[in-house]
Amino acid sequence: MNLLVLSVTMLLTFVLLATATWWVARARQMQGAQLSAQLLANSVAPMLVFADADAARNELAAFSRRSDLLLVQVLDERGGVFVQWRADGQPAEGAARVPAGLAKLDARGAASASTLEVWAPVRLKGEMVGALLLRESLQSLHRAVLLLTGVAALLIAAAIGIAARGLGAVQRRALAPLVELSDLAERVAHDHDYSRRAAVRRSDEVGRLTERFNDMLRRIQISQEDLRHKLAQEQVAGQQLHQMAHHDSLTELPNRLFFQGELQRCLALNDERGELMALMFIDLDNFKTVNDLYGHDAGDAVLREVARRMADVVRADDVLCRLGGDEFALILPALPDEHAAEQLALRLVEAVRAPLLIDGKVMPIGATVGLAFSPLDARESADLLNASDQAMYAAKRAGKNTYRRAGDAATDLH
Ligand SMILES: Nc1nc2c(ncn2[C@@H]2O[C@H](COP(=O)(O)OP(=O)(O)OP(=O)(O)O)[C@@H](O)[C@H]2O)c(=O)[nH]1
Repeated sequence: MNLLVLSVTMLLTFVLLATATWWVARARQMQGAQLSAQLLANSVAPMLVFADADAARNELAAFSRRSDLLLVQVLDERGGVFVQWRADGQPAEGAARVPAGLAKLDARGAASASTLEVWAPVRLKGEMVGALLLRESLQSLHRAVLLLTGVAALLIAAAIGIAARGLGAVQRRALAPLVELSDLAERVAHDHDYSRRAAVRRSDEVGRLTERFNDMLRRIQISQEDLRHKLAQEQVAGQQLHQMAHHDSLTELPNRLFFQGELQRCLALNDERGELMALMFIDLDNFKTVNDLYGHDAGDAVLREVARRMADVVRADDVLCRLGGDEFALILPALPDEHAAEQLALRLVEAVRAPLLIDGKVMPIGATVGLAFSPLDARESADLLNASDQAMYAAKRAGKNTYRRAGDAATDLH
């Protein structure tokens, strides 16, 4: 942009300069021609009066050494050609018309595109005795002006070229740090790596801008790391909360809250796949007696051991939970048949019934299991839980340490 303005300015200056040069040079040539014409007119005046044509011709011949001269005519009082001189190759001419009012004037001239003409009165003792016409070519002047403007044009072109190179270098130098900053901003926006920094090479405004940019990156980096750290902490806290909310710390088993969600999830999946699943409601027998006879700590130890034994018996995909107190639940997804669940119920009862010693004393503990199937007994979680709970109570009534199926006849292990 700057270069364009500079070029246009220089071009305008050049045009103005060329025009002025041409105009001044032409005016000077006109002045010279007028002066020469008047001097020549004064010289030939006596020759004209005394009709000494030879002397006048000699005077003209001497004068004709002046360059650019095309024609000199000396006219007598009546306007006829007294003598004339023409440059070689110029066509012969008759007498030119003397301009009116010449007697009262000094030499005067007019210019066309390629020639200039000057009329001078020929006077002797103040009396006009004739007129002199002088015609000069402007070709030399044109050539000189052309040469001058050509040289000027070359100089201007060279100046523009040098300015362009200089400006380019200055712009490159001025813009380099900004281009570097822009590249860095793009890279940071692309890979979100806020640890990048721009090199500060200058102490001017651009250098300060680079420092501020680096400050900004530093601050974003710090807040990003802060945010990442807080997020990680929150994630850990969230996981801990989730674990606490869904976990029974005494037995290390999932708790009632987890059980509720898991039962619904398993039921939905089972429904979708059209498979058989079962829910066991397990309630320990005589647990209150353990607490009463051997204390709460012994009761806790019993709960932990019972949980461990049951976890050993169940399949890998089964979900064993502690619902609270001495109540447990076992979700059995994707069962091959009902018999497999009944076998597992028997194994659970057996596992809990096996002698359990705390501080060398056998705990009088057992387990009663209520078994309900989905979709046979219920499809909804609440209904299935209720069915297994009812079955468990039926088993309790039947004498404990056994299991019952929802709606089935009692199956007594004893
Ligand atoms: N040690 C201990 N005891 C608990 C805990 N939670 C509940 N209990 C006690 O467990 C007992 C459960 O009582 P019940 O199930 O009614 O008694 P039970 O002797 O098992 O009765 P049956 O089921 O009919 O055999 C109560 O005494 C509760 O106080 C616990 O976390 N630790």
